[in-house]
Amino acid sequence: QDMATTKISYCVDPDWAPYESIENNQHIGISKQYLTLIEQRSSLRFTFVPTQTWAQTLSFIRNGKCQVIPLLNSSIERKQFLSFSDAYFHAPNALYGHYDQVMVGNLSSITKQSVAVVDGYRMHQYLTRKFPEMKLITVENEKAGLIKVANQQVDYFVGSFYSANKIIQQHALAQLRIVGIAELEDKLRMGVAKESSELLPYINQAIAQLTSEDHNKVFSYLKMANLVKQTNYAVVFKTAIFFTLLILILSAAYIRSVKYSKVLAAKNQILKNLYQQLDQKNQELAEISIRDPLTQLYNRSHLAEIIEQQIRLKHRYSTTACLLMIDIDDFKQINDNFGHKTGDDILKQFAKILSHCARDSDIVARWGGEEFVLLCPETEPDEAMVIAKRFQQALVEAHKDDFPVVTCSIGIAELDSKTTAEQWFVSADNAMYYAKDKGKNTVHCLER
Ligand SMILES: Nc1nc2c(ncn2[C@@H]2O[C@H](COP(=O)(O)OP(=O)(O)OP(=O)(O)O)[C@@H](O)[C@H]2O)c(=O)[nH]1
Repeated sequence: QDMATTKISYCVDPDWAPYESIENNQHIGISKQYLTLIEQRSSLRFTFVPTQTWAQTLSFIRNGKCQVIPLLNSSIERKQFLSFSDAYFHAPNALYGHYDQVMVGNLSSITKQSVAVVDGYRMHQYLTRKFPEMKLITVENEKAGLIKVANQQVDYFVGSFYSANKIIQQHALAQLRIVGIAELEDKLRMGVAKESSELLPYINQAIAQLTSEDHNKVFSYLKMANLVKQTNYAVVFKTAIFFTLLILILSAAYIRSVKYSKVLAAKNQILKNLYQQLDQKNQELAEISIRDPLTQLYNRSHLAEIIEQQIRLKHRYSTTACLLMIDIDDFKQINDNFGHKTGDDILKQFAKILSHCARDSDIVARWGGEEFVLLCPETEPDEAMVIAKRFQQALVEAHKDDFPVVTCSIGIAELDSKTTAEQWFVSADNAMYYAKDKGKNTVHCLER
């Protein structure tokens, strides 16, 4: 036989972790580690044939669907259809009991108590033979036996140390502990189907090639395998669902809050705009309340306030000021000749010219009807006279087709330290009437 092309098909126990098991259709465990090492050391090449159960594995090897089982105990019964290689992995068997049980040490110490053992395992045959008095309870597999002990349905379970430990770890059977060592040790070997027994020398040769370093590698894998917790898919699934739901709820809340804050921002903007409009309207209102609607000059009430202010200033700083009372001459006639509408336009024009002639610091107001007032702060009567004359001149110059000759009479009163607002106004009004009396289109300054 050409060793370079020796292909060997094999089946394993699908549920015997950590010795061997099948996960996602892949063979894993101690036997997998050894097969890999053997392939490195020899020209044997192993092809895995998956099975569903241990019984199926046994039937496959009997029917020639696979040639080798890589890791199992030899027994008289098995020797009927398998040839066994040299043992290459030794594993102790242990006695497991409930935490409440006393330590028993070894199998011989058990007298009355019940012992669970996996049906058909070599240990079962061994116990039946060696301890015929023992109260044996056969179980389907190691897990079933350990659970029976955990539930205190049997006193002990005896089974393979590594696999039992793995089950205890996987199923968190914290109430169990090792209470003794079973003297029968697992000497695990490869089982070769009788029909392929010609392979046996090559397999033994390959096993002999394994170094102590190789065995150590497998032991370190065993430690790793024990450390790595079996994934509990039910927990993972529940956790995933929980976090997915949590994320969905948080996202929904976030989206809602974003939407809500957008709506809020929009509403705030509307409110801000309304406030701005309101503020503007209030300003307009405030402006309207102090303005004459026709000429847009200050109205009578605002002028009264300013006159009061001017008097307070006079009392405090002894400032000078002049009040000019201006009355359009014969305005009735203008109204009669050109109509009330034109009369209004002339009043507007008149106000414009007066504002033009006034200085920035002067206050121009419409007293009512065709009467206007010019308040000139920091102004001596002779300066006020110049302003009045300049205005009369401007009126003449403003004469055009749409603006008839308009004249006015102006009375000037200087602010006296003792005068009240009313007296000051009356003085200016008197001066204006004096100017009218003098024949209109004149200026009269009241002598103090
Ligand atoms: N178009 C217009 N006319 C007004 C307004 N207010 C008052 N008048 C008119 O102005 C005229 C003022 O007439 P009077 O008080 O007799 O005085 P006058 O005709 O100017 O005569 P003198 O004051 O003596 O020069 C009245 O006919 C009022 O109806 C206004 O807002 N618009």
